[in-house]
Amino acid sequence: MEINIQTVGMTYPNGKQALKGLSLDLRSPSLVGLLGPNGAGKSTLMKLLVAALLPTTGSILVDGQPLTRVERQLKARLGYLPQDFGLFDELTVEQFLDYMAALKGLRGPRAVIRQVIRSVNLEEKARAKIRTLSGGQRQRVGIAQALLGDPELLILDEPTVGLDPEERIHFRNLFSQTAQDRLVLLSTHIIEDIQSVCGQLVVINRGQVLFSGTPEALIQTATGHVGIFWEKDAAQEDGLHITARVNTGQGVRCRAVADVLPPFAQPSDPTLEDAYLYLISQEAVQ
Ligand SMILES: Nc1ncnc2c1ncn2[C@@H]1O[C@H](COP(=O)(O)OP(=O)(O)OP(=O)(O)O)[C@@H](O)[C@H]1O
Repeated sequence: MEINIQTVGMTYPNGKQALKGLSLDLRSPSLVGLLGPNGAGKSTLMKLLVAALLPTTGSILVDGQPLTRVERQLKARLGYLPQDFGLFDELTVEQFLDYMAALKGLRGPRAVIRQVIRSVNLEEKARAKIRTLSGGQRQRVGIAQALLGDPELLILDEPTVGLDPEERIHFRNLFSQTAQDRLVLLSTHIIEDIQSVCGQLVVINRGQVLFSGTPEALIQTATGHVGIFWEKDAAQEDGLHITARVNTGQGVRCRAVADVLPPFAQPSDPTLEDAYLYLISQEAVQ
């Protein structure tokens, strides 16, 4: 599957311009991580991709066809976890998934439902009412419904919200496996969620793509722009974006990104988080 997003703009009825001429190409198989600050336009982009919203300008092509023309066929090939999804509190996990499977028109739903319940580690809660689940368990039900029917395209808006570290690792691996032969796009604020598993990273801010490429390529962009120093050295921190402060026995050790490192900073190899923060900080000064 190939998706071409061509100079897409999205302005909400209240006049808010959430996306501004955004272009991006996505191709399976791939696990694509979508990063960006709050309000960058990530959820809006995902809603456009699942045709829950129509762009105000530009177009989206799926395998060369306009999305508007292939919307119905696409829905059958799609799994979507929105950021806020309503669950039916009085249904059990199985009943809810049964309902979602019917909406998707899936055949042999029993086996399919059992399989997704297993893949999200909810076997023990299969017969529990949704209202009795914890936040993380509810999130897993959301992921389960997105996985129903083995979709070719999976769009997951902050799938790891509310999950504990062990579960986050479980899902990271599950998404990575799923993406071996399909297209998975996931948004997150958690860098570790994408660092080790995403082949492609897309950073958006203020409705535009700031970066698209491999995590390694993003890290490269911050080479020479990351330094560490003692807090007392940084008499004035103008132009420095502090990414960490660590209290040590000898004082406060700071890590920062900057366009031009001050002489008192000792250069350090960038991490993905440094590179992301450097990219966003450059945007902020423009
Ligand atoms: N239904 C709406 N009506 C008006 N403005 C909206 C609507 N939905 C989103 N926005 C605005 O569009 C911009 C982009 O929002 P969006 O939810 O796409 O960002 P996001 O990157 O997903 O943010 P977050 O990381 O906080 O979830 C924000 O300024 C937001 O306030």
